[in-house]
Amino acid sequence: MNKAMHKASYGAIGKSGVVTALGAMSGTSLDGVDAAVLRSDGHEITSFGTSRYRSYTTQERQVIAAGFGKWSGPEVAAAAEVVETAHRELLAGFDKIDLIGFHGQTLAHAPRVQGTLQVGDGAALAEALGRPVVWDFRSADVELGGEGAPLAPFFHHACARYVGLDAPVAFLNLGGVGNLTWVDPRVARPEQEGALLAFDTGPANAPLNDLMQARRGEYFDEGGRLAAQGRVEQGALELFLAEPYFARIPPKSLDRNDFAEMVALVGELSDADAAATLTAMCAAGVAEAMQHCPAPPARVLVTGGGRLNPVLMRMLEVSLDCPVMPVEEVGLDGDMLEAQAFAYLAVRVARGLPTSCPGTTGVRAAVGGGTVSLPSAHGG
Ligand SMILES: Nc1ncnc2c1ncn2[C@@H]1O[C@H](COP(=O)(O)OP(=O)(O)OP(=O)(O)O)[C@@H](O)[C@H]1O
Ligand SMILES: CC(=O)N[C@H]1[C@@H]2OC[C@@H](O2)[C@@H](O)[C@@H]1O[C@H](C)C(=O)O
Repeated sequence: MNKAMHKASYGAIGKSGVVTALGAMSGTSLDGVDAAVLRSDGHEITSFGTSRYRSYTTQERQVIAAGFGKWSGPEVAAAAEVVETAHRELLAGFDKIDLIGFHGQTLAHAPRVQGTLQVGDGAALAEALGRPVVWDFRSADVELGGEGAPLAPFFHHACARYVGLDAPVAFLNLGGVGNLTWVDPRVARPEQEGALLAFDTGPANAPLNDLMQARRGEYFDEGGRLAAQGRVEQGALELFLAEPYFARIPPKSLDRNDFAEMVALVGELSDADAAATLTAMCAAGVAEAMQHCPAPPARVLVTGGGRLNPVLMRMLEVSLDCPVMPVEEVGLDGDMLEAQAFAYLAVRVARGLPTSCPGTTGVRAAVGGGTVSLPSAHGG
């Protein structure tokens, strides 16, 4: 915190007023890197800017995936290099940026055991791009007893206020892992009690992607086409829901591969039935999650790639007691919300504002995670 605060006193970013931030996220489903611009003073969102996406090549994906679950060693170093290169290429295409929020790629996440590891060196990126970079967003939260994830909730709170919502809603991100943020936008500050409850719901697309890769050599079940042809195997679904994770009181978080054995639960099923069952598991995890909400949300706003799967969306509509819709319904961009989140969080870190609190990660007290690295040309 001190380090971040001290270094953030550099230039425009340390003062009050609105700054232009560029956020970048490489998510657990390993499709690629999202980058998006946002203008904010660290409290309110002023406006959203341009965004870009850079897909990972098959080979890059393999190198990063080889680092999953590892904390150090040559696979981790190789993954870090791929992540850094991809970000350097993508982020160099933006100009007029005051600071960059760089999440990096999570390789391993076990907050109560070894910690959490996001690879990609933000200091090297600051040097290469000549801009201040905020990075390592999760460590401080974990050190203070938090889960270190999810971190998007403070941004979801700002989004709810930006689009003018006046009743509790839930943001549901369906990437590789699912995460839910219950927000009461009537509470002014995200760290205030009653503003937020957030946690990971369970696996989202990761097991389905793994199945598609293993059985069909495809990256994902586009449009839910395979799942649409299958039947949900109730026995496997029940075994899945018996996992102790679902009964645990939130906040709580997951590593990408915490539910990797789910693919074995559907091992005997046809491709279509297996896809349908894994899709249903994602929806069932969300339905369990809804029971932890402090009050029923007026609606569930879905973000992340899962919102593009009509079979999954239909299952959610059937199993949840409130309307379910993509975040586009309220004017937000479901492809870029996570990248925008790290732009917003970067401004907060630079301004010494908290980025997580007991309701979002279980951290002992509200904390601002993240390190600010300045390019040496700017004097440090
Ligand atoms: N058209 C589509 N039809 C079905 N599924 C899709 C579609 N587009 C994307 N997906 C799914 O969404 C995934 C990508 O989602 P997203 O980009 O939100 O993940 P992520 O940001 O990497 O993950 P996380 O939020 O867990 O870090 C893909 O891997 C795929 O499973
Ligand atoms: C440790 C980690 O990288 N967690 C990711 C992952 O992907 C989705 C879910 O699990 C969420 O907890 C988090 O990402 C989002 C951006 C977050 O921190 O809000």
